[in-house]
Amino acid sequence: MKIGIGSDHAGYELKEYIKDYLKEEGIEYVDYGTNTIDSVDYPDYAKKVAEAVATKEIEKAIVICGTGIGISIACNKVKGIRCALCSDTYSARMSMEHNNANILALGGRVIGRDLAMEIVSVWLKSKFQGGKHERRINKISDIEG
Ligand SMILES: O=C(CO)[C@H](O)[C@H](O)[C@H](O)COP(=O)(O)O
Repeated sequence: MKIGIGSDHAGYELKEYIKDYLKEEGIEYVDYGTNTIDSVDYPDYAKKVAEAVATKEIEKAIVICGTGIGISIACNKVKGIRCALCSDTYSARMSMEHNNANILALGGRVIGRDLAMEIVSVWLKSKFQGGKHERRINKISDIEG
């Protein structure tokens, strides 16, 4: 599994922390930036990461901004992307089991490191259940046109 990771300045520190976890777990990742705490615009990083998922350069991704809201809204503008902003482990599991979310968004200024790591771990381990959920996500695709 190869995953992508990206953030703005407000998510940079959590991004680096999550990278350490991915390394420990032996999960291959591609870092789409940003690479400092200098102020940047989250849509630029959302676009890079979401397009990499949409074109299958990577299988899934994690994006982080201050709240996770801006970067998730931006990711969801890219066709084929189902980006879920999660602040708890139940939502993280459901976002994969029911929604087959291909991007997880986190708020670096909202949740602490330990909770973030639990959310990432649960999300990566969860599996899409298919069945009626497949029908529903196909209807999301229909809305995209
Ligand atoms: O888009 C956001 C709000 O939904 C993100 O939290 C951004 O990281 C935030 O707006 C950045 O704010 P800053 O004042 O430029 O640090």
